[in-house]
Amino acid sequence: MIGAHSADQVRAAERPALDAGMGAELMRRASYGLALTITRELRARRGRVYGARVTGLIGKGNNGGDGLWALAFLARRGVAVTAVLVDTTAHAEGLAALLAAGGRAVRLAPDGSVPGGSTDDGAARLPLCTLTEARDECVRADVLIDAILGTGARGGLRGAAAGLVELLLRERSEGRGLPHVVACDIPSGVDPTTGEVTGPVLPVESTVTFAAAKTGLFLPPGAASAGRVEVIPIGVEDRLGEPVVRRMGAEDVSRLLPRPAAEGHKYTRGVLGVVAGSEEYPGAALLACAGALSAGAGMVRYFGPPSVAALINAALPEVVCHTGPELQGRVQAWVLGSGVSGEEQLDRCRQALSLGQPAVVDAGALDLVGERAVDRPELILTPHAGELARLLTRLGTECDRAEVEATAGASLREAVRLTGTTILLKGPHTLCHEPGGILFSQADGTPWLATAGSGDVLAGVLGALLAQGGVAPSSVGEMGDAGHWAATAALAAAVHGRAGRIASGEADGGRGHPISARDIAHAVRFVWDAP
Ligand SMILES: NC(=O)C1=CN([C@@H]2O[C@H](COP(=O)(O)OP(=O)(O)OC[C@H]3O[C@@H](n4cnc5c(N)ncnc54)[C@H](O)[C@@H]3O)[C@@H](O)[C@H]2O)[C@@H](O)CC1
Ligand SMILES: Nc1ncnc2c1ncn2[C@@H]1O[C@H](COP(=O)(O)OP(=O)(O)O)[C@@H](O)[C@H]1O
Ligand SMILES: [K+]
Repeated sequence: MIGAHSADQVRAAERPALDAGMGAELMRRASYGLALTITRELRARRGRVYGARVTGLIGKGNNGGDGLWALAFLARRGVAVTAVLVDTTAHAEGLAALLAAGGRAVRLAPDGSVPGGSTDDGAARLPLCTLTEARDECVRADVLIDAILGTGARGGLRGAAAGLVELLLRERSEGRGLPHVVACDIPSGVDPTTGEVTGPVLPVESTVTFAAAKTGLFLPPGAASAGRVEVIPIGVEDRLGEPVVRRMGAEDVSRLLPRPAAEGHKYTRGVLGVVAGSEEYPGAALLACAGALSAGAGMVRYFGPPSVAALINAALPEVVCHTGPELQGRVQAWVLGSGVSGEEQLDRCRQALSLGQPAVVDAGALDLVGERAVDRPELILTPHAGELARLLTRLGTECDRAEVEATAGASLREAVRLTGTTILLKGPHTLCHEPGGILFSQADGTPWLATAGSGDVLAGVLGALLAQGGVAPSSVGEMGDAGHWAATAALAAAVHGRAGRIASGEADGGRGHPISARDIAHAVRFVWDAP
């Protein structure tokens, strides 16, 4: 389980060490860790470190200080390093260390356009460079370090720094490659706590972060720019407290997945009721049932119109279908709403909701929830960003899909507060949160999962996990304030994402190929014995 902490939590953990005069030592540990990671990257790319070229984009605070010290370490290993100072001042000791190690430093002209000239910077007279000169310096490097803004950032990049990042983004979008980019602590322009993005951000291949992963590295939209996240301990970790965002890793998934007891039978394994599909969208019902069977439900009961039941029985004879208007038979959990349209199916959803059992509330059934705050964390809503925007608007917080995507963590928390339910917010990063709990962020999937019907499979998987009892309470206890429902939702997202990677061939190290929702449903079962 990876935990992430807010910028305030990390600052509070560092405070006693800073008060004890250990600031320089913390920075040495952080920057040495950053330099080591870059050394490994250079060795992997070029076979050796000596003679490589590394450029750092350096801001005026301690984040820039980390970047300067890392460049100084690299210079001593024979790397040709250049610091591009993007602000009017720079971390004095870091700059002195860089120059003493034989590194170069240039300063980006404040308006980005003054050619030639130099600027007085204490001991050093630094050459001024234009935006295009700075861009060329970046493009020439084997590795580029983003050390402009860290946990002290307020808002996004501005002025010449923003101009330079925009130029680099243009290089990338026009197909001229950029070097491998490594972020120091956090990609500049991403809010370290909320993951919200202001202004231009240079997406990085990896982020080397200090003391703890910052929550902004796990929350969209910023998380999409962070690449692989590596945490460098700097000796303050004991004081961090409980993480506020968590992510399940491969070991957690393998440990938390329900497995049948030796003496189990189909009813003890969990029966799932599915009210999904309609004459208009029959396939959604089939996909939800297929996902549920593949995720180990002891039995699936389907409730819906005869035409959909016939389709299901032709493809999945294991499913027990009921076509009457009243629900019947016992179940442990429900999937409600995927592909539902029309009063008849909505009425079945209402009946199921009134039973007080755990339920996945998807697509069409989302409109039945949240007219007033209920205290029902066992209802797990599974909207994508557009559906969450509609739900929030209906509850009085007017917003659109783009706003939800720009403020995913905050929008999710607000919707959980307003509805009193658990919510799984779908997207490239899937976020799960229940009232009073922490937030889970899963990123196990592949963009190949963005295919019609993929969400119906996820609903079936989550329903099957709920019917099997979800994440065991003892395991939830190990996760601090995690919460049973959000943990179970996160497990479902992890299973679904992994199934996508298995189905697309990426889990076997392949480049990946197109998949359809049926392929995902079929692959779900193989997550149980994946390494
Ligand atoms: N405090 C510590 O003990 C440690 C700090 N470390 C590093 O220090 C960083 C935090 O350092 P700082 O607190 O100096 O903060 P930053 O280096 O993130 O701060 C940026 C500086 O720029 C200014 N600034 C903020 N937002 C800006 C914007 N949008 N545009 C332009 N300027 C802006 C701020 O006034 C601040 O002076 C961490 O991210 C980490 O990299 C590490 O060295 C580990 C130890
Ligand atoms: N770019 C992406 N990378 C990884 N997973 C994605 C991506 N886009 C969507 N997904 C996942 O695919 C599923 C899509 O579900 P949904 O939006 O309900 O689509 P549909 O209604 O077509 O089934 C969700 O589980 C979501 O998290
Ligand atoms: K940075």
